[in-house]
Amino acid sequence: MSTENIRTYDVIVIGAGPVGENVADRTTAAGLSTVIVESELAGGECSYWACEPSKALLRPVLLRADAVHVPGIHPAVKEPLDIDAVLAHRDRMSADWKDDGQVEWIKSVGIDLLRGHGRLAGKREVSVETPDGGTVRLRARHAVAVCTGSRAALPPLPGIESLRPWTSRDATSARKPPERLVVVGAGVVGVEMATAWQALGSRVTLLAREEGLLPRVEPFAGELVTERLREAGADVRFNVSVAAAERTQDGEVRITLTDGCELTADEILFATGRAPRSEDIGLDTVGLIPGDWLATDDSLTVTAVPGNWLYAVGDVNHRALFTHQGKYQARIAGAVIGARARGEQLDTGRWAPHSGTADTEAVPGVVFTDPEVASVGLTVREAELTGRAVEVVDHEIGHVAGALQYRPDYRGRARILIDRDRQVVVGATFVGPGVGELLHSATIAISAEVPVDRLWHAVPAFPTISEVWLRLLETRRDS
Ligand SMILES: Cc1cc2nc3c(=O)[nH]c(=O)nc-3n(C[C@H](O)[C@H](O)[C@H](O)COP(=O)(O)OP(=O)(O)OC[C@H]3O[C@@H](n4cnc5c(N)ncnc54)[C@H](O)[C@@H]3O)c2cc1C
Ligand SMILES: NC(=O)c1ccc[n+]([C@@H]2O[C@H](COP(=O)([O-])OP(=O)(O)OC[C@H]3O[C@@H](n4cnc5c(N)ncnc54)[C@H](O)[C@@H]3O)[C@@H](O)[C@H]2O)c1
Repeated sequence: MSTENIRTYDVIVIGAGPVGENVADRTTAAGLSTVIVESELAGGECSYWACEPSKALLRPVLLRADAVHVPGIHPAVKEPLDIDAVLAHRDRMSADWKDDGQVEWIKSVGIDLLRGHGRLAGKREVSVETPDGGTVRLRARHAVAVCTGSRAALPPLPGIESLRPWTSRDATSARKPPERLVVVGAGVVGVEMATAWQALGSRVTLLAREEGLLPRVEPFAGELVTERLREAGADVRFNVSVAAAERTQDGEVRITLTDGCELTADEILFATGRAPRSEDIGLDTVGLIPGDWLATDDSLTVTAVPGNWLYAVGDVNHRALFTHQGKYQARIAGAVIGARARGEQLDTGRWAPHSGTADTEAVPGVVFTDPEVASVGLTVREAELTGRAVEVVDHEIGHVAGALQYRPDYRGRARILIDRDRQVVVGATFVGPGVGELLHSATIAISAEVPVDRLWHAVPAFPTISEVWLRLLETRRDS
């Protein structure tokens, strides 16, 4: 690389999703000049094709599901959803797919934004292909952070491109509900989008290749979500996938399932997981394999590349594919880059400022379905797989006074896992209406390693759903 036309910064961030923006914010706050490179919209997947639009579609659906069961409100909400109004709300929550607000914020905190496709070009160097066809060369004094996120992964089905399938981008940005929608994959994307579009008027068939929905959480959660999806009219099928599919000349999708059944649909959504956006970012120039997830240590440093200058933060490192967890990593990576630039020793102990301990111990997640599923830390299956000795305590949330106030027909369940040796909570799962807002109590209990006996002094207000914490302690005491 020639030394001409090279712009030098302390830090280069590739990808202005929620994670890249937060890395850049923290390095700028640490006094390091920072440039962020973005090839599409500043704000990333989360703002335009993931969290924001999906939650905007789901909020009216979940509110209505509760409201129809609260006496006195039913007559006001018994009409179907106003689909145009829901979609207009979704559009506003996605900033109409314009990133002016994000760009304004980036500038306001002193970060330089460079539009274009970034590629590593050897040690601490990045080459950016700009929209006008030019090339800008960047050099970093201290660090390059790869924050390029992930994209939908499609299964290796012959002819899948000619199907013109929906991915999560189409499912979150569609202009109208398809009459018949087949959803393949029963992870969070599949189940949330099946919930949204079924409520918005589509006839949804949801195909799970596992024996239940949401295979990463406790099975009882997926069972309740299945029940509600079926009550809402969705056709939920287990142990099945797509064997073959084609889009006919009249635009329909004809699908043959692995169990031999045939389906016809207007659209087919593949919600079959994520792949890293790393195939064309110059990984080969630093000795890495294009298309791989970028493994890091707990300081978010890519250890396979010597010199402690390359970081991978957010979805692209595959540690925990959530916006909040990527932003947590971003705060840590920013602190690590700042400390190294100042020549300071890192503090990488468990739960220390330069260690993403929560990525392995306490990743919270809320699935915004009817009912919601909220979980953090271990499930029973994960405890078994990792050989952790745990005590499992369950309680029906519907027996709690606050839940009945919330909704008289409340059904839900809570489970906590207590580490037998350390006597601290190491996992919690709640399923039921409104449990998303309950989750942070569990996240604090796990990350602060609160001794379980101390939880008796954390008194939940009456009558709130949080009283389930007290019921869990009583169940444990009396069993
Ligand atoms: C349908 C759906 C719903 C979701 N809902 C939630 C939710 O409710 N809550 C939650 O916590 N998580 C949710 N997620 C996950 C969440 O979207 C991701 O974890 C999050 O977006 C990851 O942020 P990121 O910054 O790492 O990557 P991204 O958001 O993917 O951003 C990466 C950015 O990098 C840019 N980029 C990529 N390559 C280059 C390059 N070579 N040069 C320049 N720029 C580049 C991209 O254009 C993009 O702007 C959802 C995901 C999906 C698919
Ligand atoms: N509310 C939230 O926080 C939220 C919402 C959506 C997504 N996310 C994040 O996005 C990530 C990606 O979600 P996702 O649902 O796309 O992926 P996932 O990995 O969670 O689930 C993918 C599902 O597709 C199935 N699958 C894969 N290939 C298949 C095939 N050929 N046929 C049938 N089924 C197949 C898998 O068995 C799995 O059940 C999640 O890890 C989650 O962290 C979070």
